[in-house]
Amino acid sequence: MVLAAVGQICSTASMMHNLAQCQRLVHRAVEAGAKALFLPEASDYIASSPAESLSLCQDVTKSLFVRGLQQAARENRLPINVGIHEPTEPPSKKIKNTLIWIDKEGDIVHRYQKLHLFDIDLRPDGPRMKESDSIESGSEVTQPYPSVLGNVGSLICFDLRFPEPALRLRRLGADVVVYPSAFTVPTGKLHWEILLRARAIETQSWVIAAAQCGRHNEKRVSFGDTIVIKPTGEVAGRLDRVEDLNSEEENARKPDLLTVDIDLEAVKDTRRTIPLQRRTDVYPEI
Ligand SMILES: O=C(O)CNC(=O)[C@H](CS)NC(=O)CCC(=O)C(=O)O
Repeated sequence: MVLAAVGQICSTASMMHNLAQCQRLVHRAVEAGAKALFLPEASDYIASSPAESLSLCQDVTKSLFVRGLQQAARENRLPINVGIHEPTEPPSKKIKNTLIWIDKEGDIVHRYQKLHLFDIDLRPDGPRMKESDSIESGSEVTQPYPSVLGNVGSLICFDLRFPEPALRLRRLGADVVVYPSAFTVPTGKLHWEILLRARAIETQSWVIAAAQCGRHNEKRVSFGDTIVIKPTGEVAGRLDRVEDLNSEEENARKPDLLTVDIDLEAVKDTRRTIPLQRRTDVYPEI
């Protein structure tokens, strides 16, 4: 059993504010005895326009947010999984939505670039968003990497709606699938828990979903409900939904931390008790 810490924050356009929230969570994770910390999508910043997002985006060697977290990881010997933005190579009008793994030495040793972009129109009851206006999508499912918690497979937020990459990660050896997110409130109510539990049940893996929660700016609010799901599909732990907060709390943007014991025996037991023998003679293997 290894204790994982999962952070819930409310990022704004101030990278220093966001770094301070994440540093507080690093210290709480260390105090709790956690061996890794998982932070949401876009922890570095959430901007109010594509132009602002582009203007805030920096290479990891220059980003004070990323460098601050690398230092926190090194000083506390705590690996950190965190969603950020990075420039394209060569730099362009678009940026990348990525997930990095900072090891306990403070080095970035893995990186995943979000595959599916969130282009939706929920008006009049919800937002319209066109992530593809400002984000370049990735082009590969990355190999799960070994960690203190087992093999970690990386996906981000809207990727959650697609079973294929999760199944692919399972076949590539994942024990844990992560979905750092910034879900909208209406789609969070409808789909968040159900999709996360479905992905855990289908892959018979742990699912760790660190979520943004609260009001980021005048245009955007995120759903919250950071969750960890067991390979059986049961909820192992969760944090507040934005609708559970009063508006003062929503605006106070207090970071919160969930800790859960990750047990790789649960992966083995689930896969042994309910073996999923695929009929790849009938449909293609993913
Ligand atoms: O904008 C940033 O900087 C960070 N990126 C996000 O917040 C992304 C794209 S707008 N959000 C989602 O994918 C929400 C998915 C969702 O809510 C659903 O699938 O229902």
